[in-house]
Amino acid sequence: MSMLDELDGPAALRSCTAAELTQLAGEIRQFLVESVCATGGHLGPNLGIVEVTMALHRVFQSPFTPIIFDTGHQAYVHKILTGRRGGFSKLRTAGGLSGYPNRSESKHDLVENSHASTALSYADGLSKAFELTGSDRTVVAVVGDGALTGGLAWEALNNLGVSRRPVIVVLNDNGRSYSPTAGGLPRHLHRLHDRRGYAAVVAMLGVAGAQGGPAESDVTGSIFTAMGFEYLGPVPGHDLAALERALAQAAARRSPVLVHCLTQKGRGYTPAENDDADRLHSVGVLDVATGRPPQSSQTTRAGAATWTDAFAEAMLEAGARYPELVGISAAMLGPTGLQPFADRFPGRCFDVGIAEQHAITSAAGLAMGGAHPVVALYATFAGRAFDQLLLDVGLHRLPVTLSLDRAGITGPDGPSHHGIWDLAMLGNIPGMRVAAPRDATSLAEELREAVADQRGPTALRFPKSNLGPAIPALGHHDGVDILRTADRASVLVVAVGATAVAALSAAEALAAEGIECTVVDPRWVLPVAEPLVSLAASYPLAVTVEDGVRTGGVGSQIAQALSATGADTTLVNLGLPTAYIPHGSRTELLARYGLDASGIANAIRTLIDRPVLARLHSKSGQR
Ligand SMILES: Cc1ncc(C[n+]2csc(CCOP(=O)(O)OP(=O)(O)O)c2C)c(N)n1
Ligand SMILES: CC(=O)[C@@H](O)[C@H](O)COP(=O)(O)O
Ligand SMILES: [Mg+2]
Repeated sequence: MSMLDELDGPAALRSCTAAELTQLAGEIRQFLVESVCATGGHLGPNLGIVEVTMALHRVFQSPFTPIIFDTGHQAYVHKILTGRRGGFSKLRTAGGLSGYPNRSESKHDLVENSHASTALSYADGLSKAFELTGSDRTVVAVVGDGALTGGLAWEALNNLGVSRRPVIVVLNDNGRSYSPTAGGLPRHLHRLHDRRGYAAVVAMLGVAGAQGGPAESDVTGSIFTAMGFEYLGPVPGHDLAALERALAQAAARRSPVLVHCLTQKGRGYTPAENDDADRLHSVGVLDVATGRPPQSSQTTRAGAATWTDAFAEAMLEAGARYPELVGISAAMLGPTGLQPFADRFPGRCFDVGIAEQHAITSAAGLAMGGAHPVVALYATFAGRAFDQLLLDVGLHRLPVTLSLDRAGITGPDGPSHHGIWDLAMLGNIPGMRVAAPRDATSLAEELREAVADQRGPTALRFPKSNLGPAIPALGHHDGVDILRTADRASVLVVAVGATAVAALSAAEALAAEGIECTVVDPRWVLPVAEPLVSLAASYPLAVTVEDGVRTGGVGSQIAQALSATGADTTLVNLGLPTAYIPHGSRTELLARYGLDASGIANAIRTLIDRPVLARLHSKSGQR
């Protein structure tokens, strides 16, 4: 009989026998492998936290005792145990189960933000609220060793350590973010479980645990102890009984406790355990037998390079050309495409941990010392370092280049992963210049131009997708690339970056209906250049297309500049609303917000039919 089928919620866990729990853990792992290989998602992290999550739900009664997952990518087991197994067939699809905790899905879920290093701050605040309202509820926060390299986590530890509040920090230490966790923290953590030999600790825990004795408490002064926590561990993170003993011991303390669990990322699935890159951290559809993309997709994907591949290639070229160029990553050398640069130019690439703020200000220091740093982030994570970009880099006009991958709608990771605020954010940093490449060639060109620019900060932004076709320019207009034009064009379409593909396709469709458009790529999209504004002023209708929020984006900056010219151009900005956009596929979300070819064509068709524009349109026909 399947334990999973019998499980109707976390309470049922508490009446399982040890043998049933072992069977359940195995069934959960099998379900995770089969389901996540079918849909894509975070496989390695969840395979590694099966027993920890089971122990948490056996020892604590969620949601009375809230369990907060840092980053939330490792909450699939939590979702399975809280009645959502049935939703996994639609994991991360529009209207389907979120890949992160989601308050509308379950009373057991609290934090939906997938940005790392926040859980301990939530726990600090929540435990204060409980104290203020006189309820002595415990708060549990689960944080990974990678997330613990984020500065925000240490701000919370600094506050929690001196509190007497019942907060339990469960450190899920698998030694990795994607790759092995960088910095001094893993060295300290390793020392904690190496101080007497891990086997000896397990033996002692096992013996002590068998008689129900206390788990190993700190005898060597961990940093956590020094900050006011009781340190329990290291606890073998796949030994359910040992975990439950440690958690029960922590619960009894009624004060801040850190339980240090040692786990294996990807545990129980050989392709994950053997994946040197990142233990199958975040995967697409896989063949269960091999742990690799299915043969069919491999052939269709053969040669289907991504924007990340193009950036990786461009970095290698720029690295060879500019010896002062260095790379910086926040624990994502692989996902951001910096790994080949790190391999080719050892000593010129730095993984700073999940620490975007430090990455940017450290880059400022590097630039002050004569280097030209390229900080490669996902666009969504750059928001965490806005102050550092504005006042550590921008204020000093330092030559730091930001490479923002996953800019715009990303898709399955949902609202806290769409990289849609970068243009509005960067557009308000004085001296910051932003390029939005339209294809691999322009990415390489614009990266070279950025690295050669010593006047101040620069940024490139590009989407999470396969590369589109190469789009050669038909001509140039003072730094603006002309991609399409026609004698009687009455509409100017300003395509920001990768939207050029959809904009050109829309223009072709409209031309067949007699509506002629000129399509241009500004290349360096912010600050808005005067030649682009004067070009727009010469058309009755100008339409900007950007995969980012409209407010404060490129289109709104063009509108602002255009209004100052007094031109009677009607400017329409196609972009995204200032909203938290749910998860779904990038293709369907772009279509939903009218940023695909038919959406752009429909918008222009509707505008042209407006009486005032129809008059202008016919007038410009005589242009
Ligand atoms: C601020 C921020 N930067 C980067 C990421 C991307 N990211 C997601 S999970 C992850 C690694 C997390 O490592 P860890 O906390 O140890 O959890 P594990 O996957 O090992 O369970 C990273 C870097 C993020 N979610 N948030
Ligand atoms: C949880 C997290 O932030 C990353 O694992 C992210 O989900 C990866 O995104 P990509 O799959 O786009 O690389
Ligand atoms: Mg980890």
